Amino acid sequence: MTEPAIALSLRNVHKNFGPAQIIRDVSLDIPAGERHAIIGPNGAGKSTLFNLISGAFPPSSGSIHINGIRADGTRPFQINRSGLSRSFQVTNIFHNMSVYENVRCATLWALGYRYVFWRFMSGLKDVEQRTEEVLDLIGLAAVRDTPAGLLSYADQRALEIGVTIAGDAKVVLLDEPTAGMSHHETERAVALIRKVTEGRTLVIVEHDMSVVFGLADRISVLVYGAIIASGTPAEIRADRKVREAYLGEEAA
Ligand SMILES: Nc1ncnc2c1ncn2[C@@H]1O[C@H](COP(=O)(O)OP(=O)(O)OP(=O)(O)O)[C@@H](O)[C@H]1O
Repeated sequence: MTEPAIALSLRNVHKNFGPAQIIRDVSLDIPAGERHAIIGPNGAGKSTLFNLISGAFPPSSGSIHINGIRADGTRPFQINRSGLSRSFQVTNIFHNMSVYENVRCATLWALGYRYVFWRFMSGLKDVEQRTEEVLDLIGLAAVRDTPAGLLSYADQRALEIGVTIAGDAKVVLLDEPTAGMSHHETERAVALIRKVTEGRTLVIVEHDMSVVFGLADRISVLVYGAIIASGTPAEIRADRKVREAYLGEEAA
C-alpha cells in the first residue's frame, strides 16, 4: 500500500520573540486527509504555530512545506495559493455585508479575481456557482441577504468557516472554531466542520476536549512551545506525560 502524501510538514521549527523562545524545535508531518488537532494550555504557542504555518510571520529557523512546496519565507497570499486557508480566533467577516456578499467576496479573492470593481462582476459564473455551493454547505442559504452582523454568533462562525473554505483549499486551519458556543451550537459546528473538511486536511486548535477527541484522527500536544506527544486520541488519552502536563485526571 502506498503511504498517503504529506499535506503539511514542519521540520525543526523554532520561533523566538526577542529572547523568548515561543516555539521550540517542532517537527510534525500531517498526512493528506487527516484531521489533526493541536492542543495545549493557554500560552503554549498554538496560535503562534498557526501564524507560522499560514505565513503571518516567518520561523526563526526550520522549514515548513505545504503540499510538498516550501512555504516558510513566503507571503500569506502565496501560501493561500499553494492550497492552505485559515480561520481566526476572532471572527473575520464583514458585518455590514450580507451573508451572500461575504461568501462571494471570499470566492472572488480565492478564484483570483482581484481589484476589479464590484459592479463589473455580476457575470462571473464560476464565482456564482461556488458561492451557491458554499452557502448550501454551511446551511446559510436561507439567510443569504441578512447582514452578517445580524446573524447569531454560531451562524457567524459558520459563515467564517464558509469564507475559509470558499477557495476550495485542500489544507484548512481552524483556530478555536467552537469558542464561546453552547453545547448545542458546538455539536452543530462539529458536524459542519466534519462535512466541510471531508476529503481535505484539517488542522484545528481547540480548547474543548469533547470536540478534539470526537473530531481528530490524531492530536499533538504543545507545552511551552514544544510538542510533547503526537498520536491517536486513544494514545494521547493514555499518555502519562500528557496527563501530567495538561489534561489532568479528567481525561484519564
Ligand atoms: N508577536 C508576539 N510578540 C511577542 N510575544 C508573542 C507574540 N505572539 C505571541 N507571543 C507570546 O507567545 C506565547 C504563546 O502565545 P500563543 O498565543 O501562541 O499561545 P496559545 O497557545 O495560542 O494561547 P491561547 O490558548 O491562550 O490562545 C505567549 O507568551 C505570548 O505572549
